Parts: sequence; C-alpha cells; structure tokens
Amino acid sequence: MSTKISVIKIGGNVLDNADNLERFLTDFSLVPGFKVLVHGGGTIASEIGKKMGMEPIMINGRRVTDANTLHLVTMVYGGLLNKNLVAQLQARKCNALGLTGADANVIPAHKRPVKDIDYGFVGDVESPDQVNVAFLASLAEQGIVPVFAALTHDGEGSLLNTNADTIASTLAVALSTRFEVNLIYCFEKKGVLLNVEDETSVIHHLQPNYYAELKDKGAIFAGMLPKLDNAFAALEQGVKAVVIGDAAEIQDIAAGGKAGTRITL
Ligand SMILES: Nc1ncnc2c1ncn2[C@@H]1O[C@H](COP(=O)(O)OP(=O)(O)O)[C@@H](O)[C@H]1O
Ligand SMILES: CC(=O)N[C@@H](CCC(=O)OP(=O)(O)O)C(=O)O
Repeated sequence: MSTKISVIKIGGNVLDNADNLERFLTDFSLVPGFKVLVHGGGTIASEIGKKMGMEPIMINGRRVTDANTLHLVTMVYGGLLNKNLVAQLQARKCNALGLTGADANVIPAHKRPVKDIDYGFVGDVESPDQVNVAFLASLAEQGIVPVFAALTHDGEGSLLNTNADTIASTLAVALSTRFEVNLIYCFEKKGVLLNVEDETSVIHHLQPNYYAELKDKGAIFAGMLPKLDNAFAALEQGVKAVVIGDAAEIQDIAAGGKAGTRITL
C-alpha cells in the first residue's frame, strides 16, 4: 500500500481570524504523516488593496488581476501570509517551507486566455502531470512541510494569481501518482450546509447528483461551487478522499472522523 499524504487547504476567512488561525496551525502541526498546506487569502488581499485605493473585481469567483493587483497579491500571498504561516508553524516545531508554484517549478501554468472576459494575470495550471512531484516527495521524505501560496508562474518570468482551491486539487491529483492522497478543504463553516445559515445542517455525504440538485435550488452557491467542482475533479483523477469541513475540526477530519462533508463520486 502506498504512503499516505494529506493536502490541506485553508481559505481567507480562517487566515483573517487570529484565534482561529492559531488553533488551526496547532492542530495542523499535529496531523500525523506527510502533509502539504495550501493557503488562499482573498479576503485579506481585498482589505489591503482597498486601503491602497484598489477596489477588488471578482468575476465567477476569480479576481481580475491587472499589473497592480498582481503586485498586491504577490506581496500578500507570497510574502505576508506565506512567510507568517511558515514562522508560526516553525514555532510549533513543524518544519515548514514556504513556496509559490514558481519555486522548483512545482506548478507550471499559463495566463488564462481571453475569451469573453480578460482576467489579466490569472493562471490556469498545466495538467497535474507537469507538477514537480519528485521535489515534493523529496521534501516529504525529509520531514519538510511545503506551504503553498496561491501563485503559479508562466515559465516566461511572470507570476500568475491562481485560485487556491485549484492549486490544492492540482497538487492532490499530481501526488496521487505516488501517494494515497486525502484532500481536505478547511473553511469557517462545519461543512457543506443544506442551509448556509444553519451550522447544524451539515451534509455528511455529497455525490454529484445531489450536488446538481442543491445547485439548482440555490442551496449551494458562490465560492462553494468552484470548491466542489475541484473536489469532484480531484476524485475523478485518482485522489483517494476529499472532505470539506471546519478548520477547527481538522484533527477529526484528518483522522477520518465524522466531521465535515465527505465528497464521493
Ligand atoms: N451550501 C453551502 N454550505 C456552506 N457554504 C456555502 C454554501 N453555499 C455557499 N457557501 C459559501 O461558500 C463559502 C466558501 O467558499 P469561499 O468563500 O471560496 O471559501 P474559501 O475562501 O475558504 O475558499 C462560504 O463562506 C459560504 O458563504
Ligand atoms: C485568481 C484568483 O481568484 N485567485 C485568488 C487566490 C486567493 C484565494 O484563492 O483565496 P481564498 O482561498 O481565500 O478564496 C484571489 O486572488 O482571490
């Protein structure tokens, strides 16, 4: 049986709350075995941008990224958030290494082609078989925990802003060629909810048919749509298990407990 690895993603609403983040990082550092952390930070980039006079423009859950916005997200994701996460994990004796997709050419991407919308410097990742899995495996063997910011590169010198959920699913799929991968999306709610206002309405198992039904009813919307699309795509491409759940319950989720929403095909 192949070695297990957990790919764990945290979003901006967890990063933005100091208490929740501290708790998450303590729990994350205790998750046994090989692991990779992927972080977003969209809400923080928007807040900092606004202070600098930049209004965020989001279309279909993706940030329109002009040259100034690319500078902003490089500073916020690749600098402020990534390096603080690494320092906070080091304080917990978790030997983290902060990376973007450009480092060691781990995640090659290309600028999203302009169709109806010009997203600017937004990256679509190349296929998962282009991911530098050998490098990630060597880090895992050394007990080093990669921490990825939501940035990729085009191979021609430009960084590209890339949705963190997509980075997590791409890494998870790529690592599935060598490991048994659990992909865990952590956010600020208990899981995918039947009623987004009711934290007790967690859907414990979600399959494609039920997803389609809930999407039609409008019970699943906004950022949850690309997250679920990424989750199903990851399972179709060899990822062993995908769970969407509360960052506060990462230990239970990582141990295969009942918390969160288990996504199945
Ligand atoms: N059925 C649902 N259950 C839970 N959250 C949902 C649901 N439908 C929509 N959402 C929204 O999806 C959001 C999570 O997606 P997103 O904002 O992209 O999170 P993150 O930044 O953590 O990736 C939640 O904060 C919630 O507002
Ligand atoms: C292209 C694009 O939209 N990139 C995202 C990357 C950050 C992200 O995904 O952050 P969360 O996981 O916290 O939402 C953005 O700039 O908002």
